Amino acid sequence: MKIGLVGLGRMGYALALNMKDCGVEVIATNRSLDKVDEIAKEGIKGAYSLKEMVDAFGDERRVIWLMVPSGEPVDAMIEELIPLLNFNDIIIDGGNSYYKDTVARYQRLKAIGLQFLDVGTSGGISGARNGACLMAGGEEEPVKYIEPVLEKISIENGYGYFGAPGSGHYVKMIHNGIEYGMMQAIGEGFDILKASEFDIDFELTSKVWSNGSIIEGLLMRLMHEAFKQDADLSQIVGKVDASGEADWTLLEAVRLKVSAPVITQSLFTRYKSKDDERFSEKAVAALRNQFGGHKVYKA
Ligand SMILES: O=C(CO)[C@H](O)[C@H](O)COP(=O)(O)O
Repeated sequence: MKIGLVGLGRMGYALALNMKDCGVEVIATNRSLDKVDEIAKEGIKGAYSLKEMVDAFGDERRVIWLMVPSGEPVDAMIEELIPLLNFNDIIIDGGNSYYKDTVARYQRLKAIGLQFLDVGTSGGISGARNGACLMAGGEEEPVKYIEPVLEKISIENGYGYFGAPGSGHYVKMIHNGIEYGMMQAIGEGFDILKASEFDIDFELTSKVWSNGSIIEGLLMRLMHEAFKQDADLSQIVGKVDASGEADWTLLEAVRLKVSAPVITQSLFTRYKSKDDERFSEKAVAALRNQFGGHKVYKA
């Protein structure tokens, strides 16, 4: 099967190489064409425009896999693709799109005779390259059509079809919410170790915890890699971005009236990490000083 892959960022590039290794015929394109040159050197067919990519399918049903940032770039790409595609061709959104946007895109494309699938992709760059974790949603017929590719490029037991359009991105969104909470718990554990009277070696700790403990896993192994590179993370500033998935998870928790304190707190902790002024703490310190004369640290 041929796949037209649009978007050669870190994840898209790795996924293209994975597909090629799995015997999938990939035609790859990217907005900035130097990436197309680069991937062509890896033995993947590069296309210098969407039209060139689509034309490379000949009479075959087109399967176009988008690996572009969520939001406006997905819509822009879809609009450019629509005039180039034939009835029943398939567009896959492999990014972290909001599931409600996915459902709306599915409905719009269905109305004009195109298929739209959502395939949430996890496992980071290494997973995309060597065996991804894939969460698919969409109509059954097009999912079954592309399933041989999904099965090949995913790690063993790391692919699932979850049903209606949007469900793949929904499952990925909740996955990312969980990811926030798990990372926050790991961070807090090391924070307490750091504050303790013991002179704990974090690299050793994360190595030991990565081998046979209840909390072993990919995140702990990555934590170990980070401590190997920088024993006390002195090169890293403690500000953490949040690109949207946990915000949407919280919107769902509120909509469904489900209590999700860990994910909520981990998202707000990230927001707070960006706030140099820590104005709320200033306010709390000022209040304590006002009512109790408690000490205020002066800048
Ligand atoms: O999808 C992912 C992993 O599964 C990405 O790592 C995730 O998008 C990063 O999100 P954020 O910037 O919000 O931490």
